[in-house]
Amino acid sequence: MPHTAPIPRLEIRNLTRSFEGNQVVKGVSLKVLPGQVTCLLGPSGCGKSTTLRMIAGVEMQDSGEIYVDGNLICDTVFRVPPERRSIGLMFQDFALFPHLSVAENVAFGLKGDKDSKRARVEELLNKVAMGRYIDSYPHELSGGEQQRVALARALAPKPRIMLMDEPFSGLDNRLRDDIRDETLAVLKDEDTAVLLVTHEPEEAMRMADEIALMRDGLIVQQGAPYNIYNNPVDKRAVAFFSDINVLRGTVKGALTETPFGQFLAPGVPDGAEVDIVIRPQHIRIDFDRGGRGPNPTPTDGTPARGIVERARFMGKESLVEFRMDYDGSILRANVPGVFLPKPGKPLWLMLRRDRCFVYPATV
Ligand SMILES: Nc1ncnc2c1ncn2[C@@H]1O[C@H](COP(=O)(O)OP(=O)(O)OP(=O)(O)O)[C@@H](O)[C@H]1O
Repeated sequence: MPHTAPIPRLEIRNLTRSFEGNQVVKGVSLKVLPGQVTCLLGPSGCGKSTTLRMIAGVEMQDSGEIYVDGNLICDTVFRVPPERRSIGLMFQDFALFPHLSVAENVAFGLKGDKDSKRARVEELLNKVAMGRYIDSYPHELSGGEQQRVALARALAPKPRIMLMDEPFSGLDNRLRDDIRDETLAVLKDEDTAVLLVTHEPEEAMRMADEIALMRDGLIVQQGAPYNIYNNPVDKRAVAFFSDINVLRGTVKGALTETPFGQFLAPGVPDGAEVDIVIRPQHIRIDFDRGGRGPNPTPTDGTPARGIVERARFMGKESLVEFRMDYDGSILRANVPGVFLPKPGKPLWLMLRRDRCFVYPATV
């Protein structure tokens, strides 16, 4: 039997869009599979919302195509209107109608007879744990409750796809985590494919089956959160998810020498510079033994000495800054729990070699 890939619930091919001669979406292609949550993740202004608005049909692309379940819904000559795309929308500022009750808000986009509409409204309000507010009005609800009703309203017509643009950013932290998790459960239960726009890596890691990392109008990397985090495409992709330390080295014979030992730089020509990038949580710390450090190991390489500049307790972890003996530069290490060495104390640092990334040097 030949293996056939599932038809994507949503597919966009080479979407572009310019505003006043400035191209903000530069050829974005993406697939969202049935039952999946895909996050379009990137810094402010990289073109995420514009991409979402083109899929919703409220913005027209300059070129490229959009497909739902394999059927073309929009290219530059053909265009299904937004209300017939089977796409639900949930935006941060997508307010409920203030003069309508919760039930009327959720029923707003529904077709059919009164009884079937009421049944669907009740089903959804129960799913989002808002059943007992069915006759309330939006101003009687908290922000989180309003968000739940907005989700029920967006899901009422059973959209094939849900587009969400920073839908949780108006909520405070603790509430946001709960609402995110509940929302995800309801969306999975309704079998709605989701494309969620966010600039927050934690939100994407928490919500996504698949992350599409966007930058300057292009998707630079796409994959499962684990892969994006552990095999970032470049230095900026590492830095988008966490603080980073960078060591620069020059390549000779596909190797670069650093104070922490040699690193492989396959395919990089002699004389070229590379950046060795490591996250603060992947630095190991060891004690000074009368001016000497621990022995080198294959997993952690060679130790290098640094002097504690400052140490701060951050809650789950401690952040320690070192001024390195070898060139006076600063390296930052995260240590789980409480570790607050005094400024001026010499300690030895090692880099977990399996967690170091080597990239051609960039500014
Ligand atoms: N209607 C418009 N007219 C002119 N410029 C626009 C328009 N819509 C968006 N832009 C510009 O396009 C660029 C991308 O905007 P977009 O909202 O898509 O980015 P984003 O990644 O969603 O950022 P944010 O998270 O800040 O909304 C920005 O520079 C923005 O100013």
